[in-house]
Amino acid sequence: MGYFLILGVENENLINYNQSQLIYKAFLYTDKRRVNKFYLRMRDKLENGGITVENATDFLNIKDVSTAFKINGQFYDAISHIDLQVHHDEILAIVGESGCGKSTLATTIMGLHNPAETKISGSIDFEGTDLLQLSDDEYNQYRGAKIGMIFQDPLSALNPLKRIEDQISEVMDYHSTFTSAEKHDRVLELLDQVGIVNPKRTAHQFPHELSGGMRQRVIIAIAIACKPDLIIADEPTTALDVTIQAQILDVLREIQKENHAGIILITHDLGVVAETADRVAVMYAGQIVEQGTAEQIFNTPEHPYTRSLLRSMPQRDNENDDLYVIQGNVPSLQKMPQTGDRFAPRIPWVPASAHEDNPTMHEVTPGHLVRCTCYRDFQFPDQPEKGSVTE
Ligand SMILES: Nc1ncnc2c1ncn2[C@@H]1O[C@H](COP(=O)(O)OP(=O)(O)OP(=O)(O)O)[C@@H](O)[C@H]1O
Repeated sequence: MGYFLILGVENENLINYNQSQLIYKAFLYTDKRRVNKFYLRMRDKLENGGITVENATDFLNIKDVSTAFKINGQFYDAISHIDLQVHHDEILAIVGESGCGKSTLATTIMGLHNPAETKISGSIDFEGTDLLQLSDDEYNQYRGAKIGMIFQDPLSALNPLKRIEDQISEVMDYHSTFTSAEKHDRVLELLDQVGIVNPKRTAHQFPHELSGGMRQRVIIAIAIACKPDLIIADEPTTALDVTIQAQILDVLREIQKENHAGIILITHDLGVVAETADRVAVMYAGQIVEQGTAEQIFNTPEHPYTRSLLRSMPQRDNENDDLYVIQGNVPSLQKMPQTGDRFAPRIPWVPASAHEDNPTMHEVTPGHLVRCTCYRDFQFPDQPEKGSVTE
């Protein structure tokens, strides 16, 4: 039995057809990866012919995932009941303050937790395979090959004693059967793709001889060496200055287009999100509290947490104003409320009756989901009208 039934197009030479002439045929594939590749081929052809189509498949489907860490002999949830989909060809940003669970979600997808110290439940369907059911050896076939990861600190992610070429080749040694000459060519091609000006010279250098921006480009080259379908970038620009940040974000966008990859971009920086993301999931205290397209999140934010984050962002046109400060802190795992709205203590002026006892997600417009009913009449005490100036 196949996983998926999608509408495909019988004749791939679509340029000669208009939408109404297309002959649709149901394709049943047993392999989700083939379905996705097929879909992308079709979509390119359709769009070249001026036709827009909806994305037919999610290739990463995170369902009801919770991850708990053992602290003093007891398990406490760092992320709770996460539901999230990632599509090919998109950058999904995950935002939230420090301690909200963004990295835990990333490392859960990557299978980087010690089972003795961590309890994970739910499912993470990646191209038809539940990652959470894989053994360590099976996971190793995915990491680096189908799933690439870009970490925050490029210096600690690189081996100081190895030349750049060897570090990029290493991942290919593990996942491919390239000859030495093929590997060398591919290293130069990758360094060029991530915007290194002199790939030959850089390939021969050691990490300490490169600038921070160049090192991060090398990390990206390693992450994409095997053309992964999914790239997880955890705070990839935090350690870099603003100009270099912009260049690295450009590289990520290029790669997403060229490789048809799906990228999960983890950041606490809403500026980075605004510049880069197609969709955004906002996390607070281990839960997703709002998700939608970047336009929905920036133009019509709904959850009080999202609105507070946006209000605390420096605005170019009112740089002299004091920034909004969100009261209180993200609760620690041991102090995480088990019922009620986890953000409620940080908006104490909102009456308890505005919150749900067990907040659920509400779809406010198609694809735009908000947790808890408290968003409906939410106002800042000093800004009685929702949607006013600084938001
Ligand atoms: N291995 C661990 N053992 C115990 N608690 C942990 C562990 N890893 C993370 N935590 C806790 O889980 C919560 C979520 O942490 P996480 O690092 O996922 O948040 P984050 O949003 O990525 O924050 P940051 O932006 O600072 O990295 C925090 O309270 C953190 O202290």
